[in-house]
Amino acid sequence: MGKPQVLLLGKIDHAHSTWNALSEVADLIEPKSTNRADFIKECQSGALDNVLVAYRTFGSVEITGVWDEELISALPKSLRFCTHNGAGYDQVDVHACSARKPPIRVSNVPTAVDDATADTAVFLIIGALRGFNTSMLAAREGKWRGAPAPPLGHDPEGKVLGVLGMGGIGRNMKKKTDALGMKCIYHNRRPLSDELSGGAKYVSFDELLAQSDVLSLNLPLNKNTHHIISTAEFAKMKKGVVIVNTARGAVMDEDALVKALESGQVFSCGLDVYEEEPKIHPGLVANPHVMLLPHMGTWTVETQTAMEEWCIGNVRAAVETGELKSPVPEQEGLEG
Ligand SMILES: NC(=O)c1ccc[n+]([C@@H]2O[C@H](COP(=O)([O-])OP(=O)(O)OC[C@H]3O[C@@H](n4cnc5c(N)ncnc54)[C@H](O)[C@@H]3O)[C@@H](O)[C@H]2O)c1
Repeated sequence: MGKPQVLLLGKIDHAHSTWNALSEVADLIEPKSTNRADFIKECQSGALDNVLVAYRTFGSVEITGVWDEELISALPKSLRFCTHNGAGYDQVDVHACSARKPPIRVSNVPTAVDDATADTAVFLIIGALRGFNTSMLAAREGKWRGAPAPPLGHDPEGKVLGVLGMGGIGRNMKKKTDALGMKCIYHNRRPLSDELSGGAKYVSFDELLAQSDVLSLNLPLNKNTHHIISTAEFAKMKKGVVIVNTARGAVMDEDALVKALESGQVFSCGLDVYEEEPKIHPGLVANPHVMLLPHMGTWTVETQTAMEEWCIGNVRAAVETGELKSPVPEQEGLEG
């Protein structure tokens, strides 16, 4: 029997030698298609019938579209593993991957993303609290701080940071904001051990909304978390709260956020992610006080390299052992 095939969906930008070394154990191939309709036809033609593992990037959605039921049912039966190069895997319908016969096992890249994404969140927390965006814009226009000067901002010291989703990134951010003198509380589906929580206090969802001076969203996007923050939740928050989102745009209702900013219920926000990327809600773009980054969370040489290395590690483990190194939690105990 020949070597199994590994299909590259997207690009390797950094870890070239680790990727090339996979050719010892697998044939590395790429699709001919450049759009979803052609990719589905390519799958149906039998051209990819020996593929065991697909390595996919966030950007490969341009080639295949999202991994929904339609795509998953068109994929070759030989395909048993999807190694996703990212922490968030909302582009992949894991339920449909599990339900397919035989199932497709999915892995993501946790941990390697933590520092860079938490750094981004800390930047957004400080920028939104201090209102730095207005004066940064004015300085570039030759208007110094602007006229009138922007309102005074707020110090992070002593403020309550509420983390919704205390996973790898949330916990990393907690450590970093300790140094700023913030007090961390969090809500998760379950409380963490004392060691993992690092002294952050577990509170209910409603307590988190009511007590946070800065609310940071750090939970995955899925059908349970879509618009978990919307009009009713903003109404339960302290007046003048700051919202930071480095998770996924659609965990928050952007229309409701814009209204809460306009009413002053929300003082400011710092966002890295949006509901309809690359589109940004016009109500946010028009607001000079808010901090907006175009999904830059892991945009560093070190982190992008580490993510590729990790994801390739999943490919190698799948080929050599039939197991993934970091399977997604939804597939724990999956048979078949
Ligand atoms: N901006 C970026 O570039 C960037 C980079 C990396 C990750 N992300 C996003 O950040 C998210 C978090 O990443 P992570 O590595 O910390 O993930 P993680 O899996 O380590 O942590 C997520 C946490 O959210 C909790 N959670 C899940 N559903 C919840 C719910 N309904 N209520 C409360 N808590 C819930 C989980 O229990 C877990 O503790 C990812 O899913 C991804 O979408 C964005």
